[in-house]
Amino acid sequence: MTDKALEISQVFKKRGATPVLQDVTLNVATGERVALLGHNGAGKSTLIKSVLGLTPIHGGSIRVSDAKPGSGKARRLTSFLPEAISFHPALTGREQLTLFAQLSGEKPDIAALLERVGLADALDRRIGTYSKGMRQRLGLAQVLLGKPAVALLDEPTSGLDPISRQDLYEIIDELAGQGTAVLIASHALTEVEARTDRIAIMRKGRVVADDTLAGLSRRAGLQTKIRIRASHNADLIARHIGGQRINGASVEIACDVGDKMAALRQITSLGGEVEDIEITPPGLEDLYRHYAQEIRQ
Ligand SMILES: Nc1ncnc2c1ncn2[C@@H]1O[C@H](COP(=O)(O)OP(=O)(O)OP(=O)(O)O)[C@@H](O)[C@H]1O
Repeated sequence: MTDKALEISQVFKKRGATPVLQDVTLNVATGERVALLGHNGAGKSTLIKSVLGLTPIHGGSIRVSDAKPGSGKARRLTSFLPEAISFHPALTGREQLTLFAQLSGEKPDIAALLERVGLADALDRRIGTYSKGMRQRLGLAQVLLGKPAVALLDEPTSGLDPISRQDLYEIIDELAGQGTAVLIASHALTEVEARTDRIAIMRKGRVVADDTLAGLSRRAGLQTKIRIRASHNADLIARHIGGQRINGASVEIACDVGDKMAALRQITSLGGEVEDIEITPPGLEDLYRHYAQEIRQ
């Protein structure tokens, strides 16, 4: 046994003569939340479909808790939330989940499950009357139902309001907390930046980065921005520290991670001339731009 609930090793796949996945290696450990990022057409959905056993791969291997994708065991251990989830509109939420439970052989407390995803009031309403966010919550209830080893979520928050997004990530955290390995394909960078443990970035069918946010930052060597607000005279600060005047009262400098403390010492040596400082390390948007453009093929 391994604690890697999902193991993707050197996967190769082509469509016709065109490679769409090349040398893709990506592991997700038990209880880990990994974001899968990439431009349109980078191969995220193809990778997810390969893990689900819905499309064949032409090299490498994929294992879901040591089981082959598409096998009975892998199907039992995997849950999937597609981006545009649809259910039978004539069924109620309770009926739909009961049906899923029967199919999977589980006997969960359906009402408790629907309450957990915030659908207690809509339990006996037809799904045809649900909003997109409510359907997405029902989809998440279906993911929770099987206590999966691996959950694959494709753009889980697309079209959701900010509160629903937050609720959804709380449920994802709970899923991971109970030991599910969660892979989230997303374009919502600021969300996944705060809510995942590791970030994998795909570009043209390859994984071009796979690390924690801190690891990606270190390797990218992107600069930290320091904005200094002057008490009286921004020109004086610019003369001493260098950098760029950004408005009447502030100066901004950019420095490498290793030079940050020296820069801060220099700034504090100006004493009362400095009213405030604001430090902004590179965010996921900067890192994504860096890695998604770094390797040109
Ligand atoms: N059914 C298909 N037939 C032929 N080519 C396909 C098919 N599905 C995807 N592709 C191609 O495979 C490549 C990867 O597509 P994929 O849908 O996996 O990307 P993605 O990263 O999920 O993109 P998006 O963010 O737009 O959903 C693209 O070049 C796409 O054109």
